[in-house]
Amino acid sequence: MTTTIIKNGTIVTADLIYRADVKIEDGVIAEIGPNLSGGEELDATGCYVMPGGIDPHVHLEMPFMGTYSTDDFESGTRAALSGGTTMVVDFCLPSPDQSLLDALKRWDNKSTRAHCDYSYHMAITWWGEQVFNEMPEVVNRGINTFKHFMAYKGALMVNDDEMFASFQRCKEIGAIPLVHAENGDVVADLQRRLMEEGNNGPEGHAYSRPPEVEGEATNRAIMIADMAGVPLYVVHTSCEQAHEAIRRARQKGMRVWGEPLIQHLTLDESEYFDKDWDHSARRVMSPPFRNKAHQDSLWAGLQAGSLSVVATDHCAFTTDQKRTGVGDFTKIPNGTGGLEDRMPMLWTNGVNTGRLTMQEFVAVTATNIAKILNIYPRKGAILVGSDADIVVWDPNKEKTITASTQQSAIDYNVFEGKHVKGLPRFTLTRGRVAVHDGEVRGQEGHGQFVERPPNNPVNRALSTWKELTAPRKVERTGIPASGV
Ligand SMILES: NC(=O)NCCC(=O)O
Ligand SMILES: [Zn+2]
Ligand SMILES: [Zn+2]
Repeated sequence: MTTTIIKNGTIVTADLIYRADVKIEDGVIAEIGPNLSGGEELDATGCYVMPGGIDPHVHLEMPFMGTYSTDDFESGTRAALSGGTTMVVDFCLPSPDQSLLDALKRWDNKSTRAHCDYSYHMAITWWGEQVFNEMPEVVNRGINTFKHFMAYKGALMVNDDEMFASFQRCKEIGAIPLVHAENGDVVADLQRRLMEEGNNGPEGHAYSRPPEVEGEATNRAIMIADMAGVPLYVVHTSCEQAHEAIRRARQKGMRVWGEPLIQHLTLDESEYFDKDWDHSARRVMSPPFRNKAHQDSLWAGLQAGSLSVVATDHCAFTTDQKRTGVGDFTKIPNGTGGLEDRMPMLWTNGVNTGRLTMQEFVAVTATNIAKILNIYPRKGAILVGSDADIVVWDPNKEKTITASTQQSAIDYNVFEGKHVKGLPRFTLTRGRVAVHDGEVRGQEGHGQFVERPPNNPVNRALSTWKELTAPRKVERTGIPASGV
């Protein structure tokens, strides 16, 4: 049995801050208390001992726009650990007409190299009887979330009737639908017009995806989910219009969660007006970066609780891959990196500025998503019996982010030159020390698939309420004769 003790630290969870040591036995937290001893010691003096981050939105080796995203499960999860993230959730993407279970086999082959634990969301990229029939088996295999792209017309996009059918199926099997909320028809038309006008640079990408495109789709998805009687998770909420739709719905008692990305919180649309084509193209992602007013809205949402989770949508393409879109912005592979930088950037721009408390930081980087994914308190907690996915966070450790020292396999970093204060001293993945005093000591294949059971408490509560308030036939006596 391997025993590790994290000594002299201050534990920070989503609801408590207190001083205690943490004893880990065989990858699980075995004891929490003062003056623990009897194992390899990690000195956490001056540090915060927090649940390792969970990034619920990554695309590792994603087949997309004629290429594959460059960070795979090896480099991607190594980057995650380096930045204090101990679990990632990727998206399994069936090709058109492909069986969901066949697609799952492909993803299982790719993920064998992971350094940290992982799971998948299943994407609904087409609709038919086979998909309908296979969805319960996907849930049996430990996947309780299904992703729907309302954008990428002609590729991943699904229409409203397909989405409504899939959402109803999710309700039946206790799963949660996710949406990429942008109006794909409007985007496609705006893209065509911009290209016709000769507006073919990376800034055209931002012009073709205004906030209204996202706000409309977010509201539509929320209403469709509510009519299907199922909770909804909206990925990469980037603007006030989408946030407003989520906020309004939550105030009305609808069950919806919003997920801003660290990129949208800290980088803005001026990146697309840089004179250097490469600089702008490297930052092309959907939805695009927005202006400061939208950023303020996202930060306020995290504070108010109307937005729940900070993710990255890590989908890293090299400069060469981005250059496929020279002369036609619609061909620039959409996606940016961020896995290694999410936690330090959020701490620096959130906790160090007073926009977030430390407990809120833990909530939005780990605990809230663990609850949504129905894996709490195995993940996202510092409790006896939880997996020892832990980050020992040194609030005084500083660095300037640069591609030259990053774990990611691409040749640039969208946060290049940003100074961060607050970094991992140690990162533990199920008890294994993967970052030691800042040095990354990965172990390929250590990561395991995390099964996520269906019917989380919110699904169950919503189903009860919908059943209680369902339309009911009025039983009448004395029905008058038909007038016909
Ligand atoms: N976000 C992005 O631009 N690329 C990854 C795929 C997606 O999440 O839409
Ligand atoms: Zn997306
Ligand atoms: Zn994504």
